[in-house]
Amino acid sequence: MGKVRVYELAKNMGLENKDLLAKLEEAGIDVASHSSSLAEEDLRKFEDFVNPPVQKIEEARIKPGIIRRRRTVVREPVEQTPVAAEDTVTVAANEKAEPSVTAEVDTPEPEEIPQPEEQKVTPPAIEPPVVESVEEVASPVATTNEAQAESEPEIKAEAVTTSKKEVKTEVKVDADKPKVSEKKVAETEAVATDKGKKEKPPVVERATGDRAKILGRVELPQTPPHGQRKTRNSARPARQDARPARAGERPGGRPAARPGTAPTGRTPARPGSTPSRGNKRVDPAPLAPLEQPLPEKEGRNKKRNKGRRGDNNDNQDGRVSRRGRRVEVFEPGRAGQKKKRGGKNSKQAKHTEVTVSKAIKRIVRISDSITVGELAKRMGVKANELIAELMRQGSMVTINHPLDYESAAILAAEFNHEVENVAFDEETILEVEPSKEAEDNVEDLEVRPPVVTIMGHVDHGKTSLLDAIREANVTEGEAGGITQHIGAYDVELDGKKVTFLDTPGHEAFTAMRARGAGVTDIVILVVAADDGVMPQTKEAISHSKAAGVPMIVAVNKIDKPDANPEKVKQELTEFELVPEEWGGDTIFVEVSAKQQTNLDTLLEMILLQAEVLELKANPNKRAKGSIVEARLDKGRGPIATVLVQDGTLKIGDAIVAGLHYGRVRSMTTATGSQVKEAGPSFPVEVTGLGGVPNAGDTFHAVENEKAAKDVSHHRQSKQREIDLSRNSKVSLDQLFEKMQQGVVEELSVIVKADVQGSLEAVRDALEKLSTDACRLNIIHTGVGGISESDITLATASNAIVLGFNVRPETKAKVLAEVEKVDIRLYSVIYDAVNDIRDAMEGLLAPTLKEKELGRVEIRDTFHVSRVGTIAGCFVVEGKIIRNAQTRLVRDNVVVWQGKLSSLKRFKDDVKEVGNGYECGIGLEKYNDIKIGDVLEVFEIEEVKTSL
Ligand SMILES: Nc1nc2c(ncn2[C@@H]2O[C@H](COP(=O)(O)OP(=O)(O)OP(=O)(O)O)[C@@H](O)[C@H]2O)c(=O)[nH]1
Repeated sequence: MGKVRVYELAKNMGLENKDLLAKLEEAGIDVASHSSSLAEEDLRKFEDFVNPPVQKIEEARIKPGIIRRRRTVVREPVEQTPVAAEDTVTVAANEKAEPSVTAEVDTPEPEEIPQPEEQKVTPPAIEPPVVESVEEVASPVATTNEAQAESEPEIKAEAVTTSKKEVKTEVKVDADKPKVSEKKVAETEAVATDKGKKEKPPVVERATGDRAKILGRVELPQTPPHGQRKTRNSARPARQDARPARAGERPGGRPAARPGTAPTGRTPARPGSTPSRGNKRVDPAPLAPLEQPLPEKEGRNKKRNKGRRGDNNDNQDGRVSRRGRRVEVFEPGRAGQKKKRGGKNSKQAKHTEVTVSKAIKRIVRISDSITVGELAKRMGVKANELIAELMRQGSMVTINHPLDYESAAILAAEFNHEVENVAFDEETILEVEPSKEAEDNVEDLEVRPPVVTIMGHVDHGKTSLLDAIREANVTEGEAGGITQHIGAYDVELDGKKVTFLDTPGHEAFTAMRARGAGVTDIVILVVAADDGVMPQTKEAISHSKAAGVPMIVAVNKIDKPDANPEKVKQELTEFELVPEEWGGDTIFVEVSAKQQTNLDTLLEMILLQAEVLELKANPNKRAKGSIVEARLDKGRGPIATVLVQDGTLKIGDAIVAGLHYGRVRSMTTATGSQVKEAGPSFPVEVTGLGGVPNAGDTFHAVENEKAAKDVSHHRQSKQREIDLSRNSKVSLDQLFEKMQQGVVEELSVIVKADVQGSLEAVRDALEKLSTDACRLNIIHTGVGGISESDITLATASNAIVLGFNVRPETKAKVLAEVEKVDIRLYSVIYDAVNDIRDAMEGLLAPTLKEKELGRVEIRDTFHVSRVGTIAGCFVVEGKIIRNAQTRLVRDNVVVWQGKLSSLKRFKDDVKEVGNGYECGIGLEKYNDIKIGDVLEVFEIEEVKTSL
């Protein structure tokens, strides 16, 4: 509030300046002249001096251009009788009221000019008398203010509706009525004075200096009663009464004093006004009971008041709200809780409307899985309830925890809901579900040609044998005489067909198997009679066994003078491949690819084996099969060699192959001829796919292109998920955890060692570890470094690879990282056995992980007397560090491990040498260094095992 000058006050009071100066002097207020300012204190003092209530009313003033709130200046509470709640219009103080309510009138309205006037209202300690009617009272409260005031629940007493410039309201005070706010009393007094009626409320205590603030005297405009208004007011109760009073506001729109509180002299925000300049908004309080109609104007603050009205309407007393023109009875004890309770109850009211949704609405459709939060939302229950239920069932989950279909169904059932899985049903579209498979009648099935894969060691004659069988010389056309890609060919013998897959080795076979394509029916194991069983022969055996495919052994090159088929047979018995003539069940055929000896016998044996296998398929349905190989042709687009395994593929068929789909545009056989159909076990080259699938992917002909597209898109999205969480391979770290989950019941192991003796020892030790909980299955052992083929086998068989004094080839290492194959390298068998035992018991110790620092190739060696052998080296990867651990590897086998004795660049000793530089290296106490050896530089890190 600003200061008021004497002349302003005099003007407002209708006094001459000199008269006012005299009065001021009389009141003990020292002022120099009429232009002197009166401080708040002075005004208050002067007010006390002047005092009459009527004068107080007049003290409210209106400045031109400024809209002021009308506030009662009554400062003393009137002695009142307690509230009679029923049938009276009661104005009560806010229970939460502060000790002293001082309303500041100068709170600016958003749209209006700020009002500097400030009035102080002393709270009544007791209830004011009832205001029954209102006489004309000039009120500074503008309509807008009233509307605003209405919005404030703190206000209990009625404010007066006025125009911006002048306000007239009739107030009648009925002394018989026990209650009325002191404001109203003050108003009444004022009105009485103005109108000369001198009708006073029963008791009105004067405001005191410390309980009310007089901001200045206002000469109330002596506007004659407005006819209309008067008429209206006389016709019905005054608006002051009509509107529920707000807490902290007295009748006439002034803030009500708060009960039981002492004045503080502080000037809090005026209830009903926007807080400004640090004024605090008074807490909402219940509405005072009124039996009056609502004020007609709700004006400009409508928007802002919206929410609060809502609160008021939630009146829990069952009394009529302002809006509803219902009586509200203030109950002090409930004042502070009213709003809150109203809100709560309103919620409760919603809850009580228990409606049982239709059965159709109680079905939650999910796609394979759903999060707890989403399920709760769809069922219309709180997520907490679901979480609580899950906890009760023993699962500690969060709101984002995904639930699979079964879990969601069980949970939903608890809440009287059903869950329907509407996941994309690929199997239905592809018609591959077992029930449909079973639909094939026996009479529909026809014998199909066997699909044969030839495997064996390098140069043992695989391609030559196939060529000889096909009577075509593919070998000559191949670069360097080595098979470059997988091809599929079919040959005929006595009207019976055999389909051959020409693979460059078992890697492709296993790679296809790893993708789920169990294409091969029979494996021809080619072993050169002059060479015997070689490492890749063993690998081929392991791969075939892992796939469960029967083998026919073709002992090749028997035309060679040093051929020794018996030796081959003997060697193969070690791998449980025992010839029939020796009491076994393996078919052995001695052949010569070069001289085409015994090829028919081999084919006969293949057909015989096929008969035993009873290979049949139904050609009269949509085709499905596998991709043997695929490539992108610049002119023809993606080309895939497909092997039909069931049904018949036709030109124009919509197909989905792996992640891609398309329509069959053309089909070409191995001999280059175009065909319109391809039946079971028939390999053809297909064009028309939208992308290049992977070898080993399955393909399906579907009803139409849209279905193919849907499946393709679905697979692509799934593939993305898989790529994101590619961690499904078993590892020793997770073994125990997976055993606990029942995911792993068998640990497949591939063992590679530097010498045969180690392999035997490892095999024996590991077999002893086999338990009921986890069976150890050694699927392959071999001497030498860990090859790519070992990794593909591990991938297909979900195995781990153990290496003893051997290293993985670079390609194998990369592949293992991609395929997440766990490779464990040891130099002591005991350590490996311990690790596996600990892993099975869930006690795996921290893993000592090797961090590779660099690789160095040894390109020359020098002998230096009294020093030993010095290696002339080239750093091909990373760097070599003088003090790092070093391993000397020869043909992927570790031959030495230790530290460097010297590291030099030219003649200088250096600490490290980086990639692409030459250096001289001496190994500590080791001289057997050879050109072509590799030095691996590494350090050991301890990685905590996570179970
Ligand atoms: N004497 C003799 N030589 C053969 C016979 N079969 C193959 N060879 C020769 O052995 C060499 C290797 O034959 P391939 O058919 O290329 O052997 P592969 O196993 O297919 O070799 P990769 O494609 O490198 O895996 C060739 O020089 C053939 O001529 C045979 O029955 N007798």
